Amino acid sequence: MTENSIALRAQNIGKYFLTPERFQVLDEVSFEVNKGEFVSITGKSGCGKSTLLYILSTMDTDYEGLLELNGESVTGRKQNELAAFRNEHLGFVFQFHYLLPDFSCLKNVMIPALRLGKYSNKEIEHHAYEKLKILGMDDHALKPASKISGGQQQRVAIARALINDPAIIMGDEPTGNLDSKNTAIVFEILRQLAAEHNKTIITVTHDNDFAAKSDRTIEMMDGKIIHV
Ligand SMILES: Nc1ncnc2c1ncn2[C@@H]1O[C@H](COP(=O)(O)OP(=O)(O)OP(=O)(O)O)[C@@H](O)[C@H]1O
Repeated sequence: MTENSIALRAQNIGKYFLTPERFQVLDEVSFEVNKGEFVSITGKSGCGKSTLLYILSTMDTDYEGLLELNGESVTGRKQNELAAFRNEHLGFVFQFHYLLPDFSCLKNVMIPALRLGKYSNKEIEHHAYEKLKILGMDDHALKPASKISGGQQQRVAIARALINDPAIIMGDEPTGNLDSKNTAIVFEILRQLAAEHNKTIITVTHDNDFAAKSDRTIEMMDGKIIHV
């Protein structure tokens, strides 16, 4: 593995809560993810998956160890730097889509780019259409997000995650709220983003079939990695 083929490197990540006694949630978690790889993080409820994803996504900065994303160390950076880093390098897909229901699908996809302020509105609109096209949702671009199905809403949420062209997409139970048909559709979209667009996909999932079909499963137990 060459240095510049690595999308994520976690080194001895540790996290504890004081409840009030010290409760170690993550213990010496180390692993790497290659660029263009589609990885699922699995493990029983309470093993620390969400806590880990929160750290990997740079939202939680209170941890031990070192984290590199896209070849850059992000550990110890200031909140405003991390917010800029996330906007540029990371996309997020959650179990619940968090689309603004009264806004059109197109507008929902545009919002993270409008916040970034790098391109004109016209350019952003064009990019947003392109992303909706990748997700097969361009025909629904002008509909309010509340007027499409749950599976379609999740596809729009993925388009939104793609708008700033992030290298890494992180998903917290991205199919957790979907039926099996839509789960298969969303899985295939994520697989294609990795295989054909060289995006790195890192998802937390309870769905063993979903995990088994991804490129690699990272299995956790009691805050430790037991299989990479
Ligand atoms: N803010 C907190 N304070 C104290 N304990 C916490 C806090 N957040 C999480 N925990 C504990 O840390 C452990 C890991 O939680 P986490 O949510 O990461 O697990 P998980 O594997 O994602 O679970 P699930 O699959 O149910 O979402 C659990 O025992 C949880 O109760």
